[in-house]
Amino acid sequence: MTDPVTLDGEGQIGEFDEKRAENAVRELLIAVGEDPDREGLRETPARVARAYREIFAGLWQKPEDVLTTTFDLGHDEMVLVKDIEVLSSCEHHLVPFVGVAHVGYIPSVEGKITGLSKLARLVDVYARRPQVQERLTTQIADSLMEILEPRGVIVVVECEHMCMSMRGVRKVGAKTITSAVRGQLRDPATRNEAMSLIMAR
Ligand SMILES: Nc1nc2c(ncn2[C@@H]2O[C@H](COP(=O)(O)OP(=O)(O)OP(=O)(O)O)[C@@H](O)[C@H]2O)c(=O)[nH]1
Ligand SMILES: [Zn+2]
Repeated sequence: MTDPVTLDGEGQIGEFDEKRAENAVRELLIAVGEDPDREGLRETPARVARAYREIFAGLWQKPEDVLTTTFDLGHDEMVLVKDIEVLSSCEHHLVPFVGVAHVGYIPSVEGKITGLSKLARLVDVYARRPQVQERLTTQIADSLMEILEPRGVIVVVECEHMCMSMRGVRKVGAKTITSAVRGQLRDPATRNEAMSLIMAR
């Protein structure tokens, strides 16, 4: 297990306490009027605890753990990976929000680039935490800027929030789109080029 990650000055995250998570799920089942000792539910608290260890695994990862492979290819044009699956959890309701992320950057003058899969891994580092979509989007952009030192970054995230469909306002299909744009990608022409590539189906 790696060291706990500090999240935006919100403090140290403690070690994942599987027993505590298990007890909490058992309590929740009792609170909703279920019998956690009936046969079908007997293993559920332990299963849910293991599931949350996986769902929130990003709390134990840092972006530099995944943006490991960098090459100096001298490529100084835009690199864009579209439609990266996002499976995250709304920090307000602890239900999923799901969709896609599009991540693009213009490499540094030296042409420092990373492996394409690493961009998808980076999305997972931040998605696998209790999140809001805006923070997910800016964390991906800011960590790329910091580690690859590119000339520009664009991140667009499109998600459906289960807290808006399975409960509450109950609007199935509403999509939230967030973006974070840094450096040269803020220039209107470059930004438009990136956006037209992102929107093209
Ligand atoms: N900005 C933002 N809001 C989010 C995100 N995920 C969930 N929310 C919103 O967080 C808000 C929480 O509002 P509250 O009024 O405290 O909670 P609530 O009573 O459950 O709200 P309703 O969902 O309207 O029933 C809701 O409006 C959610 O839609 C997100 O990623 N970004
Ligand atoms: Zn929510």
